[in-house]
Amino acid sequence: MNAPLLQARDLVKRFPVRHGLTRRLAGQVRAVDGVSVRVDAGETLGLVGESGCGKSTVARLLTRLIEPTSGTVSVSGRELTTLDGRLMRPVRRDLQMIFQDPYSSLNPRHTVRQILTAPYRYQGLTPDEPVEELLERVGLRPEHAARYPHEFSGGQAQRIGIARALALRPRLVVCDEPVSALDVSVQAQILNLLKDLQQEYGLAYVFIAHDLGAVRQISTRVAVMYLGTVVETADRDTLYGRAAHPYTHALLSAVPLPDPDAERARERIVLRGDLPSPLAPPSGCPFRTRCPRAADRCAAERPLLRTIASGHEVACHYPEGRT
Ligand SMILES: Nc1ncnc2c1ncn2[C@@H]1O[C@H](COP(=O)(O)OP(=O)(O)OP(=O)(O)O)[C@@H](O)[C@H]1O
Repeated sequence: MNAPLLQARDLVKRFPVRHGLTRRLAGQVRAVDGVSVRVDAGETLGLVGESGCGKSTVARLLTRLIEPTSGTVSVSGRELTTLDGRLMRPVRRDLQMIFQDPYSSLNPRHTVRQILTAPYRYQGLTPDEPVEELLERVGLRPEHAARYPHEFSGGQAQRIGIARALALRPRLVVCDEPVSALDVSVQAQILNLLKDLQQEYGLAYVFIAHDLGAVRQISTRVAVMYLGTVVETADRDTLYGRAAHPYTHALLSAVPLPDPDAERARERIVLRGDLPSPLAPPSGCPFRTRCPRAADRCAAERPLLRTIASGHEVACHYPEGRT
């Protein structure tokens, strides 16, 4: 079998937390606490979880914007930590990122032309496609090349972010909540654009979102994160039809249903309490303090991700539908 396009194993990222004038080390935030994910060529892995669970940190680790505390990332079977700067360059071309806030991720003093040619300059390459063509591919007009980011709406600015990510013809684009900051009407347009570009270029995506609604339309597989760990992963239909982790059930119960009667009749699972601090996560299962099914074992023993059906993994001692 071919190596997956991207494979992350046991990624851990801790950030030191310092206090006071002396910058005394007060502890460590376990932002990512042992995440393993695989992405195959041409597919979309949805990565979902509430704010603060470590999604953006995973995105930055996968694209090597930050270094992991431990763990590995391989692209087409080549482990990135073993590559020196020269060999990293072509890998960087293959891995690009789209950010949540299109304005803050675009240099306000640069024209769109400068923004879209910057990736080539970093790589020491000359553009192989005119900026005007790249703009047309993302639904903008050639004359937009001379304008500055503030002259665009949020949706248009995100199209520029997408064009920049595509300029070097990557194989994988990590999209970190690319539609969360946009109006609902614009969100669907951007999702459709991402889907069209995926077809056209044979791209793979890691698509990050905080709810399961947006991810459903675009993902082939979904991984659900909670407090720095992946608690469930399955292909899309299995996840939406036969979720096994109580946290996934809670997230699913918050996705609005298109049928108003079904929407009124369905039961919403309201999780008690807040997300625990990643400075001091609970013992055992990280979800147990909010879990309706928690038992003594859950405080004593951390459940590891295990396969319960082909392609369906869950980290829970008492998964739904199996007790
Ligand atoms: N540079 C940093 N220094 C210290 N703590 C950090 C740093 N970056 C992230 N964290 C902490 O790590 C945890 C995970 O953050 P992260 O941004 O990855 O979560 P997220 O799921 O993407 O949240 P959001 O959806 O709000 O962006 C949070 O508790 C956050 O405060």
